[in-house]
Amino acid sequence: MNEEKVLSLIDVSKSYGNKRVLQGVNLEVYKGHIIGYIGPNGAGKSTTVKLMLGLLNDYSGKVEIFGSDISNGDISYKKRIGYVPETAEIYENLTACEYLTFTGELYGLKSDVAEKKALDLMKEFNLEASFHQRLSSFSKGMKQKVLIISSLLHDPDLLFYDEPLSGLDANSVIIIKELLAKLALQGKTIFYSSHIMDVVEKISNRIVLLVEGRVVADGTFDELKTQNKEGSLENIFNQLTGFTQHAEIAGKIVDIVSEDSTHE
Ligand SMILES: Nc1ncnc2c1ncn2[C@@H]1O[C@H](COP(=O)(O)OP(=O)(O)OP(=O)(O)O)[C@@H](O)[C@H]1O
Repeated sequence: MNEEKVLSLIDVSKSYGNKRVLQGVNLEVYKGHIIGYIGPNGAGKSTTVKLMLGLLNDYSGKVEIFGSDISNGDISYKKRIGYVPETAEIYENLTACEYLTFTGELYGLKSDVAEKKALDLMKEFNLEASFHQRLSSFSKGMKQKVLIISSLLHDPDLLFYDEPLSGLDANSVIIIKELLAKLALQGKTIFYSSHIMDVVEKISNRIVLLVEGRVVADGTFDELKTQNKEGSLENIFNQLTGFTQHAEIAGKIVDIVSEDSTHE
C-alpha cells in the first residue's frame, strides 16, 4: 500500500492497577482517513486516545505517530495534533478570546495571528458577539464550539475527536460533519470516537470496534455490513457486542422506578 501511515498501535496494552483495559490493540491509520472508533462504555476508547496523545505512560507495545515512536522523548509531534476531549477542563474565567489566543500560543502561533484566526472561526460558528465574554457564561454547545475551534487553530495534521458533537444543535452537527469531510480531503487524518452511530456510519472511511480492550471489528462500513448481515451500524454494534437484552433491562428499570412509589 502506498498510503502514508499517520499512526499505528502495535500490540498495545494498558492496565490501571490490576485491571487490563487495553489488551493487545493493533491499529493502522492512514493519511486523509476518518477512523470511527466505537465501543461500549468502558471499552477503552478514551484510554487509547489519551495514550496516543502522550497523556498516559506505563503501557506496553508501541505507539507510532507520523512515523516515530512517541516514547522516544521527542514531543514535537504534539504540535501537529488537535484534540477535543470527551470532558474538557476549560478555563471558565477566561474570555473566549483569551482562551483561544492562549491555546493558539501554546501550539506556537503568534498572539495576534491566534486572536485573528479565533475571531474569524468564532464568526463562522455565529459566536462573534460572545468573543469577549467569559466562558463561564457560555452554554454547553457554545463551549463545545470553542473546544472545536481550539483544536483547529494551529491547522493540525491529525485530529483526535472524542464525542465532539456533544451538546451541538442539529445545524452545527451538519457543519462539523461537512468540515471533517473537507479536512480529510485536504489530507488531514481524523480519529473520531463517538457513540452516535449514524454519524460514525456516514463520515468514517473505516470503523474500528473495541470491546473490553480488544479490536473485534475493523473495516469499512460496507465490509462490516457484509460480514455481519446487519443493516445499520447500530445493529452491527448490537450484534458484535452480543447485546440483546434491551427491552428486558428497560422493563426492569421501569419496575424498579415504580416499586414502593407511594409518596409520604
Ligand atoms: N484513571 C483511571 N483509573 C482507573 N481506571 C480507569 C481510569 N480511566 C479509565 N479507567 C477504566 O478503564 C476502562 C476504560 O475506560 P475508558 O474511559 O477508556 O473507556 P471508554 O471506552 O472511553 O468509555 P466511554 O464510552 O464510557 O467514554 C474503564 O473500565 C474505566 O473504569
